[in-house]
Amino acid sequence: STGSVSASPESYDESYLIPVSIGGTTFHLDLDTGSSDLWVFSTQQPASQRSGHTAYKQTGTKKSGYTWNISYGDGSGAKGDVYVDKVVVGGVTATSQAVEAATSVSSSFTSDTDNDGLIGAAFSSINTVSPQQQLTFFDNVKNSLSQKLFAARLRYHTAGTYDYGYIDSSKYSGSIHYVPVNTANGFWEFTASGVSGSSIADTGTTLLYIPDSNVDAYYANVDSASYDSSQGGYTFDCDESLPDWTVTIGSGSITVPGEYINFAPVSGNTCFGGIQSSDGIGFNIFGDIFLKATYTVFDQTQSSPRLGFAQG
Ligand SMILES: O[C@H]1CN[C@@H](c2nc(-c3ccc(C(F)(F)F)cc3)no2)C1
Repeated sequence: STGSVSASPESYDESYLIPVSIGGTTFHLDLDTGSSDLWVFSTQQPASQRSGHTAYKQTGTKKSGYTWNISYGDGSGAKGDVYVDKVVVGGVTATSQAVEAATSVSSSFTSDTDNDGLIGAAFSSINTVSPQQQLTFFDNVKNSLSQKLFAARLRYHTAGTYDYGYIDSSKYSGSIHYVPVNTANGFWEFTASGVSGSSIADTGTTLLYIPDSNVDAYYANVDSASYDSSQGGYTFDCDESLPDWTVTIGSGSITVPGEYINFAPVSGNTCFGGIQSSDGIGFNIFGDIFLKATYTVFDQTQSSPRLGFAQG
């Protein structure tokens, strides 16, 4: 089988949401290649905590005694219990998917009323369900796909797609360049040339986080840029045109247009940069600012997983 689903950006491309059918109800979920839980708002939460969200009203079978509890890089989090239900994404069906229903979520999830939860697409080794870890949607369907892969084509300020089971050559230029993936930490982890340390491909992270030295070198070419500790990153005049940023990954290179690196206004005519420091995180994060310049293939067709990057 194959399938494709739209990925619609929230404002400023903060995150990209996909429609997912769970037990016949459609939820708008953040597909996150940096985590491995599929969780949704549910009627088990206080009404005030789920106002404005689509909430799961148990349609599947409860997995008695199973719980989950997840925290994200920004300090947000959620927890709850577990059901098994039918999940459909872009026409691809998992008949018995672990659906993690929230009993509580942090305030930033409550206030993001476009977002009804997450669908994780990292490796199942970091799924948080206890006492028995559960499989991601991709792990549940990959054997039914024409090819064991999915591909992300996120776009700047407009809807993109996630393709399942096939590569759409109309969505990129040039060729796809593949690099090996280290799965030891459960992420789509790879090495990029000229960027020290390990990097992860993370559709659930908004910005591009690279080492200080690379960040300082980039903004040295932006006259109005400075590090603003009150904003927690580099900011600049919203009217200043920004240089492109190019990186070599394996035998290919990807260029992020300067326009994409103006993330959003933070106050008046001051804008926050899409490239920020990864120092203190533990690895570099190639998030949406980078991914929206690419067609990225999350590939398990070979004996060991690999990532493919092409210019979008
Ligand atoms: O943990 C890493 C795994 N991938 C990154 C990720 N972060 C979120 C997230 C989504 C929505 C929210 C909220 F709505 F604002 F609460 C918060 C965090 N989703 O993936 C970071």
